[in-house]
Amino acid sequence: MSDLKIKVRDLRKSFGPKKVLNGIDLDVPRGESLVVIGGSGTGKSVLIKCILGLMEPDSGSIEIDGQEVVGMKASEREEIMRKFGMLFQGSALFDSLPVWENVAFGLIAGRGMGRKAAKDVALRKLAAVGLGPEVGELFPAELSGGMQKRVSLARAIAAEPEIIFFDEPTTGLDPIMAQVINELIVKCVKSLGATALSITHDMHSLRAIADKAAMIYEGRIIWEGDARDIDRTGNAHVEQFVQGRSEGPIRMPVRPL
Ligand SMILES: Nc1ncnc2c1ncn2[C@@H]1O[C@H](COP(=O)(O)OP(=O)(O)OP(=O)(O)O)[C@@H](O)[C@H]1O
Repeated sequence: MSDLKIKVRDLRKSFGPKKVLNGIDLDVPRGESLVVIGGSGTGKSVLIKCILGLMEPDSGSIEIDGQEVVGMKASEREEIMRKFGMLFQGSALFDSLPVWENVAFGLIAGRGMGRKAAKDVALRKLAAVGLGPEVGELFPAELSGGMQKRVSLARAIAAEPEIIFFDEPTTGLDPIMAQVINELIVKCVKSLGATALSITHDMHSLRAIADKAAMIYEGRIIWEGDARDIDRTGNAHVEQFVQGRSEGPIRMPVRPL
């Protein structure tokens, strides 16, 4: 079997005249954690949506475990989707369901697991992210942002997925809670032996969770390599982004004051 869990080649997606993905090539090695960085509106979410099958690319190839998924029938796609867990930006919990049922939702609705068995799994996963069983009975509105992220992480790992997507996992958290979440992500991903693909603007998060990193700019991957080399890429675009400088080759599409 190939050592690539996800292999993307020449992926293209436009909206009208706007070319958002303009020939993306990306390799996510099995069991590793790849973090994609890039400015706002550079197509990170579109890339993830294409891999998840939530959006159809115009052309190009996406292989999961060596299987081409672009153009795949919905029924086959469903099988592939079972390999995925996802932590959404903003947690995306159902307000009307108690925490345990949020965590168990995919097990009950997606896999037909009985409620009691699913609740047992949910409580175990909540414990794995440091939340006691009493939290399982609360509703999302009763939780702080950091606790909501933990619940969201517990939900992402509930079905023990082979691949986990993290969309801006630390957005909106204070730096200490962000680091707690980063450490939990590493722990959960490693204990599952999962492959992880994340998108973030948060360089602390990248340093904490990434084995590999890639930067997307103008619809292409302009640099990829080991995350520990992120400060010495020799690429002016990456350097500007990593250091958060307003001056450099990356120009923000804003009108001058
Ligand atoms: N369904 C859509 N219809 C039209 N344009 C879209 C659609 N989805 C995304 N876009 C456009 O594609 C571009 C990339 O969007 P995307 O959400 O992938 O950016 P991003 O890199 O994830 O940004 P951010 O970091 O701000 O979340 C944006 O210009 C956006 O307006």
